[in-house]
Amino acid sequence: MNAHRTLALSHLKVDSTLSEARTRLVDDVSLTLYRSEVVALVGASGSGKSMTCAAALDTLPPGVQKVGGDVRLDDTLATPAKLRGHAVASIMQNPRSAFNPVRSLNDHASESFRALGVPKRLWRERILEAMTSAGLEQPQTLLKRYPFELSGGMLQRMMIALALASGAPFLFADEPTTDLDVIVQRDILDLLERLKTSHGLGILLVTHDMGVVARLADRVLVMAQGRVIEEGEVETIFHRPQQAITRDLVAAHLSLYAHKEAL
Ligand SMILES: Nc1ncnc2c1ncn2[C@@H]1O[C@H](COP(=O)(O)OP(=O)(O)OP(=O)(O)O)[C@@H](O)[C@H]1O
Repeated sequence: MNAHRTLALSHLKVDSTLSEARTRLVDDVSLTLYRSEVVALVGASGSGKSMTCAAALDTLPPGVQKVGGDVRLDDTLATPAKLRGHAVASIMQNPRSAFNPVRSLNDHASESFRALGVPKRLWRERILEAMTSAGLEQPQTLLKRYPFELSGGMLQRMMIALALASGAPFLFADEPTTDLDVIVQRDILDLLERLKTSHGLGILLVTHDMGVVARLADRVLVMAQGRVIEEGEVETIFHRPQQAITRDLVAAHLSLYAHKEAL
């Protein structure tokens, strides 16, 4: 794993260029992610969470453009090509859509190692070790399987294994448990928490689920209309929210889970 300690997104700005009147989708967003911590980016649907991550990695969709800001690793300016896969791995909401159904898991691992320029002699040991760390049993057998033969939870673990195998010290996790049933959700959140400590991963967790935030996050940034409107330690966000939007997010969570301790 490479040795970077911090990932800093500074003053990111993203515009939609679809109409003549440009619309700002991400407006001056800055955040610093340290190793061995989970920062949650929360906010309503459309508040700009995913666009912030995509702007950092230069994976914005067509019709959307980064118009300002930069990303640094330990204070050194980093290009998106240096970040993607090498320093920052990504996992997404729907693991099934991230895999090609007609290619084996081994093919997927080989392809990602090839893209990262990892010497071939290291591939097998690296992926087997990463799969074991991601809680996948009998990895040798599993590597021969095709994505359609695996459950959503196993595919999410495989996506996490590919992230670990890349050696990237930071992970962008965009709604990583949304499509999974509650038992599998809990297992994946437990796994991410373990990896934060065992692998020193710095995790940027994109979610609108305050239950996931309460379970996993150390710090929280709340976004609305493309801006960060509040940030703080997770306890502060839950117990002393300052902004009305943050209070609403916490209140909605409490109304669903009022019978339990919120945090
Ligand atoms: N391809 C696109 N072209 C133009 N605008 C887009 C495109 N995709 C998303 N947007 C707009 O960008 C804004 C931010 O979207 P983004 O996906 O970052 O929100 P989000 O906070 O991640 O929401 P969600 O929780 O629903 O994923 C929204 O107003 C959305 O409508």
